[in-house]
Amino acid sequence: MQAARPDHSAADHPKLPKQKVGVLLANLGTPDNYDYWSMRRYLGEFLSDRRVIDYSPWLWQPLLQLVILSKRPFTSGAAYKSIWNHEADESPLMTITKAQTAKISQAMQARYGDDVMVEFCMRYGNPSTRSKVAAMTAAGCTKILFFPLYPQYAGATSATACDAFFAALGHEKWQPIARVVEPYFDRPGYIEALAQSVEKAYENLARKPDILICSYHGVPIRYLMEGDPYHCQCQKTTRLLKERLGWADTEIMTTFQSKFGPEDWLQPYTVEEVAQQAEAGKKSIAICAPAFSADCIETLEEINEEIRESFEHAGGEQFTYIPCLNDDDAHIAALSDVIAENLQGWVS
Ligand SMILES: C=CC1=C(C)c2cc3[nH]c(cc4nc(cc5[nH]c(cc1n2)c(C)c5CCC(=O)O)C(CCC(=O)O)=C4C)c(C)c3C=C
Ligand SMILES: [Fe+2]
Ligand SMILES: [Fe+2]
Repeated sequence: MQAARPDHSAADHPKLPKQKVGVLLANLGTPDNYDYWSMRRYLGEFLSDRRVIDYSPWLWQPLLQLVILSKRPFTSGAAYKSIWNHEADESPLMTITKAQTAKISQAMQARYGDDVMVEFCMRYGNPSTRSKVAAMTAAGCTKILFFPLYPQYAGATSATACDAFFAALGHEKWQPIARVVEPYFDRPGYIEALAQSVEKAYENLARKPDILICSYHGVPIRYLMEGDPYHCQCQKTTRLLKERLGWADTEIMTTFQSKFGPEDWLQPYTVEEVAQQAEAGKKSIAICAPAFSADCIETLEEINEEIRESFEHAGGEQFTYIPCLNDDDAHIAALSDVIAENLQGWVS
């Protein structure tokens, strides 16, 4: 007698969810907590990324594991503690990224109904890029639009986020078709949102600042010399903002912050420049941080505490920190437009 042939088209066929398009927002990552081990895990993963620190691992890893990770988790942990969202028990970057995701998800629901799902992932820490790609694939996403939430491209941010995304795709049996959103620093909607945030902050000030400092996260100068376009995209962001505001060259400038390690980084350094401005008589300044799509340790602690202190110590009188675009409506609208443009041909 012949054995019954398995019929894969019927009862024993795996159940497949309805096919969808996924939008995966990606940010840098943040520690789960500010205690020593949480900080060490996060910084260890971050600073072992060769897109971030490109020294030979033979030299770098002993220095990182034995020296840097024995001290920095304490100092960084204290800085995170000072800005922590105790109510939600998470860092501000996490809270804001969740709020952005919820609002973008609503905007996509309004445009496309249930055909599009929106999630976020982090390059370091949780939720990992791999876990989110796996979850979206399991939920039926056969196409994924990956969106690194950095207006300007840098190898140390956008590229490493994409590396993690492509590696995650490599684990999927039914690999989703992928698209990646390009840097959006020159998009009119982003520049408009930035300009509106400056105008709104200025409206509330009794005294107009003498200068607006656009402070970008730095990278080593060597990375620029080796071909990373980040510096040029930062300079162009400031120029486009200046043109939109209709300001003179003397009313706005570009600086770089967050220097790490012994090499020279992009200059001028924000922390030094604000002191020089105060000494030169510019006693009222405003600072915005156009490289960050969400407020984080680098803006809330470094700019609004350390850099403010440098300015005031040098005789500065009025220091105005203009928050990142976060989940502002104009920002969400700009990001949603970029997403919609990149979804063309996938959904309608
Ligand atoms: C906005 C773009 C960013 C670039 C470019 C970037 C390059 C870069 N960063 C480091 C080292 C550190 N960065 C740290 C924090 C941090 N960096 C960014 C963004 C960029 N980094 C963000 C959004 C954050 C904040 C994350 C948060 O949880 O709030 C830190 C950790 C902070 C600390 O412990 O002091 C380090 C270290 C390098 C070396 C680099 C380029 C080579
Ligand atoms: Fe950084
Ligand atoms: Fe440049």
